Amino acid sequence: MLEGIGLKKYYGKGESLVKALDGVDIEIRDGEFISIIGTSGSGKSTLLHLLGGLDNPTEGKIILDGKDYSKLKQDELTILRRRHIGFVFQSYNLLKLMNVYENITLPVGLDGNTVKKDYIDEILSVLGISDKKYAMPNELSGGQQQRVAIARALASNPSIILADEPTGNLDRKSGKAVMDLFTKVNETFQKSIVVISHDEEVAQRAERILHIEDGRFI
Ligand SMILES: Nc1ncnc2c1ncn2[C@@H]1O[C@H](COP(=O)(O)OP(=O)(O)OP(=O)(O)O)[C@@H](O)[C@H]1O
Repeated sequence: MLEGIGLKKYYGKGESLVKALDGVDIEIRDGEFISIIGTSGSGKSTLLHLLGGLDNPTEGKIILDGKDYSKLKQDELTILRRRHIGFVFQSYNLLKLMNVYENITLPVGLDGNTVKKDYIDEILSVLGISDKKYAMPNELSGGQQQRVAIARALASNPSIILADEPTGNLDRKSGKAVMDLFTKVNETFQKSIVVISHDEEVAQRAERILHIEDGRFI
């Protein structure tokens, strides 16, 4: 469903040239749960940003459900991204002045779609935060805020979730709980999931583990 072919991403020139990605091929199948593991600076975030259409490759192409990103206009890519990809980042990026329900449903509303209340309630229940529906972000623990961020990523019913170090700011127990939820989301909603991590224990939770080093899979 999501494919990256011959991906390269170079920054700078001459002496300061950085080959953040240097020829990566990746194929993510429908409903697959993948982790990408590598040390700091190995190119993990760069790869995730390219796959999510947040940045352009220097070379290579990315195809989501048959659509080649490089053939799309900027607004078409924005719409594709909003409807088909859910992002989860290390920092939860919740809006402080909105409650949990508003945070989760805001992107759906921005896209001009009506919120499917039953689906949102199901997500909240699967993620174990039904009782926090009207809480404000500052009333939640880090782990709970990350669950809200996962719920928000699921709200538009995307086909794939891309998560960049989603457990990076959490203690071990909350990190494990968040990974349990990704497993549950993968099984319950049949979403493809890509989780980036530098932590072997986190990465082990996926069905398939890809190791990246110096911008290449090893
Ligand atoms: N905008 C940029 N300009 C120049 N170099 C960059 C830029 N973004 C990333 N890089 C470089 O590209 C390489 C890969 O960075 P990337 O952020 O993808 O690594 P990472 O594996 O996600 O690291 P971390 O685990 O520390 O987040 C690094 O050497 C980084 O310094």
